[in-house]
Amino acid sequence: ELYTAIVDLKEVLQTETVLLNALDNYIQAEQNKLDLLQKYASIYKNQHSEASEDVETFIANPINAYLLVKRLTTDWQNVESLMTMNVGQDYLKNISVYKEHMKFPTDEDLNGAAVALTRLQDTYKLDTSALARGELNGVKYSSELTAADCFELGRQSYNNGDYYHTQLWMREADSRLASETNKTVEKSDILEYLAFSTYKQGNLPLALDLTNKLLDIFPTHPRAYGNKVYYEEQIQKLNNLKIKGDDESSDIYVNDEPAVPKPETPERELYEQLCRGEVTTDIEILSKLRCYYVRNNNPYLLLAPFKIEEAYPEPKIMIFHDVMSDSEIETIKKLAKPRFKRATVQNYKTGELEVAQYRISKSAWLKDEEHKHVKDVCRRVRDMTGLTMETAEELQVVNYGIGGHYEPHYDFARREETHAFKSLGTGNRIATVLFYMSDVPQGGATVFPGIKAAVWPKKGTAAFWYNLHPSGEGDYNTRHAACPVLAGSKWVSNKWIHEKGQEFLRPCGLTPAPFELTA
Ligand SMILES: O=C(O)CCC(=O)C(=O)O
Ligand SMILES: [Fe+2]
Repeated sequence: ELYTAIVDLKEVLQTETVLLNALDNYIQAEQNKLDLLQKYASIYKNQHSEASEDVETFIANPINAYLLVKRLTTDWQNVESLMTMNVGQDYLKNISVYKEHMKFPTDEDLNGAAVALTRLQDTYKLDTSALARGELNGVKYSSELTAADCFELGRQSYNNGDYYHTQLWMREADSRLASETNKTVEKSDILEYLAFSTYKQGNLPLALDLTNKLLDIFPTHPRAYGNKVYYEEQIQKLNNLKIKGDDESSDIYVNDEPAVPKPETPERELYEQLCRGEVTTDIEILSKLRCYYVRNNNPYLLLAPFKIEEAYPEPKIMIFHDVMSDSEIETIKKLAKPRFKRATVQNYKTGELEVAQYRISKSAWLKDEEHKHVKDVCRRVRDMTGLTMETAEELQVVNYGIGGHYEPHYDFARREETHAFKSLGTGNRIATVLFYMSDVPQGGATVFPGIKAAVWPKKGTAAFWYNLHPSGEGDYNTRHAACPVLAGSKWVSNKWIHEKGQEFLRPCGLTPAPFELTA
């Protein structure tokens, strides 16, 4: 699962460096072999043409006769053994050793990376052609995709039963193919996938049309004719559908757009709009928010008070600026990297931890004792919140990979989730402190669909909110999500603060929390 974190992908790049080196060495060895053969060939040719000039005289000479026989016996054996020498074998052996010891992506990674791309495409409404040109929201980041690259994305979507994206990418593959001088994929392959996914999307006439086009360019195609007959029968059955006109000029884009996938829930819609920055907090609410300094009667904060920005009033979401230094961030990343595991979620019913498509990232947990910096961060959270850290969870460090995200969720356990945090014996997650340890060039916001709030990552800042009402009830407006990362690598770490021990620190009822008293 290398695609789930950017740090792992860095290692994959190193793997590639090694492989490319091995490939270079192999090519060199193969080249040397061919050079040697070339040399033999030219020597033999010289001798041969000399002989051919005057065959009689040449053969009559016993030395020449001997040399001729020698050329075709021992010399030729050398040539043959050189020809049969498998130069690649040793290199292949080396490569398989590298594969064992180095990070090497699997087919699952390829699929995960492809799914991530289609997720980005949907969430950020990215244009397929722009994406194929290597552009993300108008910014060109990478090289262009070939027709074969697009085809592969379509094929991955197809294997996942995602016929909507199959269509989008196969169409893109086809349009790219048209302008390629060195064709990277067969048009018939594109047409076959396109036709079948179109059929799966419920557009029989277009599926038939595409299959006919396929038969035009490949009349003996092993499956096309059978499919054609099948589509025709189905159309006959539906009876009321008519085969689309034979618009020759339109190539395979016969007017119809791919049927858009299932309707989104209102929350999903709002979540994506917030991620895209299309929706922001209501202006009346925004106008009441403040920025201020907090010293909290804490002598340490006299010199460097907390710089606080309110992001939402109720539930109060606060942003603390400059609360994690670059060197703390470096330490935390370094400690976490070797321990990264695919982030898990708690199964609603069983309480078991498991991986899920809706949470894609890698994470690790750090204990205070491991490094002064971890402890310092924990103390700072105490100073920021006025809450005790005695019952807080360890520091969780997270890195999001390509399209990495965490769909809308609560950090607290709902009443029915009886398993959650039971073993900890510290009560529910009363509050969350989320540190942003990197800037994110595009995407990656933390959004709260219920209240239309968004916090954009900024290195060194932290977001804070209470997950529970003072009564201990969960605050359902704290439902939040990590938007997919569109460009860059997103690092966060968070401290989940628990209920136990906070009884006198966060007074119940309407009394404000300690940091607000001294604001
Ligand atoms: O990464 C983010 O922006 C939010 C992460 C989050 O909500 C979580 O880990 O519970
Ligand atoms: Fe969360």
